Amino acid sequence: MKLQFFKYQGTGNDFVILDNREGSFPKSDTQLVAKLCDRRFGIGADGLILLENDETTDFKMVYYNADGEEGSMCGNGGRCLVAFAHYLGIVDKETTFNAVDGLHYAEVEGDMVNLKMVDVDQVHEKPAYSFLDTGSPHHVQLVKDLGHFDVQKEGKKLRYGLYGKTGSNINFVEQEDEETFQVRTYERGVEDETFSCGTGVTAVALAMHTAGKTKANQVHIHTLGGDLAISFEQRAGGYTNIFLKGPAIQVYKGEIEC
Ligand SMILES: N[C@H](CCC[C@H](N)C(=O)O)C(=O)O
Repeated sequence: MKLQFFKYQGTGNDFVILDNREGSFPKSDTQLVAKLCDRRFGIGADGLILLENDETTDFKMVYYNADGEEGSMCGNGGRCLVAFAHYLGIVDKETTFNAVDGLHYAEVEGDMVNLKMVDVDQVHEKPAYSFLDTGSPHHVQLVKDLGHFDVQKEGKKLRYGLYGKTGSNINFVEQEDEETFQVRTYERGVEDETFSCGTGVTAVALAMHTAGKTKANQVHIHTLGGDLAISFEQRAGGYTNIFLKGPAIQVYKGEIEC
């Protein structure tokens, strides 16, 4: 079988994207997805995304982690898929699409995609960390000297130790100023540090706001792969109108025999 694929990246979080509007991709072939995402034996990516037809919106997003299992929401992947839909001519400057966590609205402006995330109803605050769901589960923890922090080792420990089999994505944070933070993320399903995580930095912005570390309603985040901006409104117990904005870039397209 020959597969036409596209490679995208959003602040260094990279994805194989396939146009599956005709429905020919073998969706339950976990090994195939894992192989396509493998950096030595395949194309190489943090995840794989299918663009599919949807009955009520412009398109449907189906997201798999690099391990081949279907994941929860992926913010950077969602932004890349919007850029892909724009490239295909399915959407113009604005779109609404369906993903695993529900409806998403997004705007395209050149290389930038501004993606509306699901509302967050609860931020669980513990003395040493916060936990919240921004479409995917996220642990958010402030650390010192993030540049030298062992994200892989500490992330793995928490991902399995604190959250068991289901696990969580683990974000380590250092504050730069009133509205700017640096973030490094250990991603569940990749089981490694990635260069950026969209739902992760969204979780960081909201957790830092809840903890009183920032009063800003727009927070800037530096990741290993680039900069993202998160804007939001607070409402009783949670947050609404949450937007994640940053670049979403097509890297190349190709064909693979599999
Ligand atoms: N990289 C993604 C998160 C993927 C979530 C996935 N690792 C899971 O928990 O299933 C993002 O930009 O939001």
